[in-house]
Amino acid sequence: MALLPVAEAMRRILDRAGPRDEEWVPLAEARGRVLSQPLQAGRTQPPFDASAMDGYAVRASDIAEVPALLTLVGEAAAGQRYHGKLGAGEAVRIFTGAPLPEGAETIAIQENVRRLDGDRIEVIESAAAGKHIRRAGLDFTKGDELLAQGRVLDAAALALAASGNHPEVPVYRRPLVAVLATGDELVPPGVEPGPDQIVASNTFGIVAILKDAGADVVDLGILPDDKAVIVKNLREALDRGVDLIVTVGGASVGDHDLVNEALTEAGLSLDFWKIAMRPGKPLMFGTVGQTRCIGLPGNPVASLICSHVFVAPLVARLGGRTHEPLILQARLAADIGGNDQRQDYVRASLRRDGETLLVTPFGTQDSSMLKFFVDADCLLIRVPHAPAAKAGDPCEILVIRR
Ligand SMILES: Nc1nc2c(c(=O)[nH]1)N[C@H]1C(S)=C(S)[C@@H](COP(=O)(O)OP(=O)(O)OC[C@H]3O[C@@H](n4cnc5c(N)ncnc54)[C@H](O)[C@@H]3O)O[C@H]1N2
Ligand code: MOO
Repeated sequence: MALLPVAEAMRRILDRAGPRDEEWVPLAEARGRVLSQPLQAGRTQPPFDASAMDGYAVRASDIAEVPALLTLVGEAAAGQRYHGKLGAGEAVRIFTGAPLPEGAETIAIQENVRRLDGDRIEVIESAAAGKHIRRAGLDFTKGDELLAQGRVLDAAALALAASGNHPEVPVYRRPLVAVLATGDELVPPGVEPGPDQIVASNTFGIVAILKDAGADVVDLGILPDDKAVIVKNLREALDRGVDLIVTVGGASVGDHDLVNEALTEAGLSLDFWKIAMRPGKPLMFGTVGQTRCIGLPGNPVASLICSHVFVAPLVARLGGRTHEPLILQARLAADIGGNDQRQDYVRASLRRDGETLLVTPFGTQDSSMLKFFVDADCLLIRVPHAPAAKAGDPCEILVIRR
């Protein structure tokens, strides 16, 4: 039977995936969230003409010829303006951020001024009108769009939102994702496995990928290979209204691989099962109402690669992000054989040689081996039936580690 191509699987998984709800969150808790509406400036910044330097506010004509002797009449600091009006031959001591006194036209920076006795100063270098002055609204004016809908609130965006006087911001609700592992052989880390058991590892990596993509995660733990138990947990997740259920393991065709049947019994309609991908062939995808379900293969590396390739972009979309996987053009650092009908994601290391990215595929690609995977910077993408390629040939990579 022909397996579903990776691109078609991706298209179906991402079909109509978008954010569902918005909520208002305090700015202090908004890091990494995605704006659900454009944000307008609630004020003008700076709200007044302000000095950009420490020095003396003066009339430009008074210091056109230097040295110029002026009389100090007062002081303006950030937060405390000078209330008088500056007259001819007068100067106001001024500090960075202070409102420009009425009548002042330029700033003589303090490095260019000598303090004389009493209230006299001598300006030794002239400054044109407007020099060292930040005009009102230089940064933005009340009502300006500061941040676009869909903007991820990073450091700069958070600071700008604050400056625009927004104590709270409207953001998309984070997608809620339930994760469950299946397998009688699994025990959690810290528990001594029985003679035929192993320690479950996959969900720790998958949860990290989910959170990096912006999800809130409910970890339902390890379930036995018992269809009724799996169905019960799937139903509970559906009742919670989760946006996505990620199952791990039990996706293949063995007698103990029950996830497919369990999903159907829990009411999900299966969109596809098995794709032309290595690792990741037994990938499953289904939906019920607004909830999607991705059934990941149990082999540790397969589960993580499928999470990078499919789950992360889906979660990003559900959270209102435009997730663009980092796919780059590179060159092979070693020869590689021809490919079969499955699109291959080959674990590889990456190094830079001048302008060129050089990719070295690992010799071992068994999808159970996490220790090698830790060293993978990227996945070399080999399309189905790709011919053998030589060192130096161009290739395409998905970067998974920076
Ligand atoms: N006759 C066939 N057999 C298999 C096929 C196939 O097409 N025909 N596909 C193979 C491929 S490819 C994969 S990948 C695996 C995936 O199988 P399952 O999704 O059913 O995974 P399990 O059998 O549950 O587990 C596989 C392997 O991974 C270990 N595992 C499972 N969960 C975890 C976990 N949470 N943490 C750590 N390790 C886990 C499990 O113990 C097994 O060793 O099927 C092939 N078979
Ligand atoms: O998904 Mo499997 O990893 O090809 O072994």
